[in-house]
Amino acid sequence: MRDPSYYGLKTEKNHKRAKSIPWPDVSDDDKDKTKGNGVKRKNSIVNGSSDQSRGGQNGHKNKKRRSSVHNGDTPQSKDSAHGPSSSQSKRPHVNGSGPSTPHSAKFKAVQEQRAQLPIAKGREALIEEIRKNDVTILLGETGSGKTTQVPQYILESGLARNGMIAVTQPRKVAATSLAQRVAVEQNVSLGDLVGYAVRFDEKSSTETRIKYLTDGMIVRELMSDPLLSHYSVVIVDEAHERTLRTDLLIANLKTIQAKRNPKSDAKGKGNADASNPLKIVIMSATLDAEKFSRFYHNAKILYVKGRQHPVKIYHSAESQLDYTDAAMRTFFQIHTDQPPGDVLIFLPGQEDIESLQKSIELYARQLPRDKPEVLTCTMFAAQEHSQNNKAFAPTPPNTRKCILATNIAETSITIPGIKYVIDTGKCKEKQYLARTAGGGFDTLLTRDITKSSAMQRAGRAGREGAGVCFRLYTEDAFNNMAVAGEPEILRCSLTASILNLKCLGQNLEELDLMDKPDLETISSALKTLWLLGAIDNNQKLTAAGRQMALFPLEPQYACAVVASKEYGCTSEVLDIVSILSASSKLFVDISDQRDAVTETRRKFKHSSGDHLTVLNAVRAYREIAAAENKHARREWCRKHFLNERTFLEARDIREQLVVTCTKIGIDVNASAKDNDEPVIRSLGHGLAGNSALLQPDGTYKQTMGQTIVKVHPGSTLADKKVPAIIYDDLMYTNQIYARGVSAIPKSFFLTHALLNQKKA
Ligand SMILES: Nc1ncnc2c1ncn2[C@@H]1O[C@H](COP(=O)(O)OP(=O)(O)OP(=O)(O)O)[C@@H](O)[C@H]1O
Repeated sequence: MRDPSYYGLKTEKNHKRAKSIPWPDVSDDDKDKTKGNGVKRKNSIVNGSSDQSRGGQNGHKNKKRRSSVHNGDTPQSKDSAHGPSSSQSKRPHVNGSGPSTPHSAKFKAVQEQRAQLPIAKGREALIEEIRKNDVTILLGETGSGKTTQVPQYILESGLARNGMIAVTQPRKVAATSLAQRVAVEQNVSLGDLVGYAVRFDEKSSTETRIKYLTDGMIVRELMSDPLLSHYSVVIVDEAHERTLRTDLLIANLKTIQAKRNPKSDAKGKGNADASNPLKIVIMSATLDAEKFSRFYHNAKILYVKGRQHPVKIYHSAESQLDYTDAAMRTFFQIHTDQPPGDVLIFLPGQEDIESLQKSIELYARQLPRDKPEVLTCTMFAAQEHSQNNKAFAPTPPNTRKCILATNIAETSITIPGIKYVIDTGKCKEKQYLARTAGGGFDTLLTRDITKSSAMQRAGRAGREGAGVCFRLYTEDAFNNMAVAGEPEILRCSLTASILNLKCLGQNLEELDLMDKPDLETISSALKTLWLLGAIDNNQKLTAAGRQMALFPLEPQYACAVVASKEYGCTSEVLDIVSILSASSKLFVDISDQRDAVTETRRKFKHSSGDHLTVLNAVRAYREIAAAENKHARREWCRKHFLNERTFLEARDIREQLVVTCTKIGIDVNASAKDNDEPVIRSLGHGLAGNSALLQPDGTYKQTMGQTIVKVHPGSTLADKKVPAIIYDDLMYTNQIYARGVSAIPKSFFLTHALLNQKKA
């Protein structure tokens, strides 16, 4: 490679230093213990916390709890005698992506790879600790094998005799790709022994013993199974991310365990007498382990040292003002000078991703013919699942893949082929603007990442071989980063969570949480729920609120569906809500064809605003879909700047909503035909908190706050003034913009208030 300083990048002084990310390391006497036992420290499992390892203030106190656990080189099969071996429940399945023959080269290679993971040598010791303790905190470097191996070790050890093993993930893409990988390792078809569950998508069966699921899904499962009795072991992975749902899960697991393991002592020692005891494993690469340990009655902390492959890290010599430009230069630097290997670029959001993708594709076309092709892929939350999954497809020959991703690719996942990571050091984070804006809303803000994120991002290289990470920020900037981010529970709207908790008979204020949200955020969520008619004047859940919680939707949209029963327009409301709940936008914006886009969109435009414009597009697509073949349908969508994937995803979502509606007696075929007002009124019940009234000066002021909002220029109502509006959300840039806007009769607010009084 050419001297990196040529591109403004500084090489770390030496390899050792390049790896000197501040991992919690073993303390001196732990090192001695491991040495004394002739065990390579790199691969040992040693219990100790980060504080101990750094000789922190708690070092002395912690030493008391330390009992070193060494890696054993015992054959992996030994444990399987304890319980139902995975092979018992393995059925041979033959399909394209299913298992290979047990003695195939592919299967052998996968098993060899498993055996070489750092965690493999500590398997026996790890299982023994999990057997002894009700709660185990497991810290391990990225790539040590925690997420894929620990569930399999537990399964094969028989520790999960009475139920399934849940492995929770903050993100959909991680849950599904991990399940796929572990199914390959177990040589089973996905959905049998190994399955997954994410919102609007599940692959599991009565055979499933290891289930990867998002933290949101398991929190929903609490509603039908408050003791999570289907699970023997719950593994909370990437706990350091402290998502709102992970925090709610962690709190609930504590109370569930107290009920299911009644005689378990305060130190969390296992209770062999309980009929269906629960084991909890909290895992992360970068975790404030002591905090989790304290929360779970000083639970044991174990540490897996070592990663399979080294990652060399470069920091830029000076800070990069334009991170997308710096990312592009670095990408072509790699492409020109470096050996084969795919590249993963971390960017804050969709806009940066799309603009950089265009630039990279443009420049790649100008490269000399003898250079490998460049293939770009994108990964971001608002993009449809199957599109995100394209990043996992094998790279064609003589091609370098460049994946542009947000932090959805940051943790847990292994993207085959990735050797290089470019980290811009930026991310988008949800922030609840409770005080700033008066009304209170979630918004996404671009900010610097934390050290944990930087380490996770670097960890995406070096999964299959040695990797390289280029940080587009200085080493000083890295050193000054916060260690971890603020828990989501302290910075997000709590409306959906409080509703779900109410269904469990819980009040957020009374929950034993690791960090408590402030009262202002709680009261804002309660106010919204009251407005939706989900709780009464005494903050008790109403019958309508219970129904709303059954839908895997934002409470606002769930409320609109429930309200549509009264107005006899459920069919239309389901059409709209399904589109709004899909992961990608329906209307595609192509900046260099703006005039054509505006012109074409006019065909669907509805005078009342964006919601009925969506409905018009759905109706038009349905007609085309009924009359034309797949190809013609796709072409029609392309011509009309509509995202067909959104239609297809919305169709699946709608099917699920239909099931819930039917369960609670809502007629899904009830239609208002061409009368639009009932549809708007139904939506109005959900979005009453997201409403604003026209002021004499032509601006709109929130009905529930003091904030002045502008109609987003992309809205069909951008150039029209109406007395009152409802909107899907607010976007905060230099102004506060309302998006997804519809006109609503002012008189509606009176009806809404009266209806709410009736419910209360
Ligand atoms: N889908 C996959 N394809 C190929 N190899 C994989 C895949 N998933 C995992 N691996 C291999 O297994 C190793 C361990 O992955 P695993 O996710 O268990 O690590 P981890 O310790 O949980 O790391 P992280 O915290 O980064 O998720 C990877 O480094 C990679 O070598």
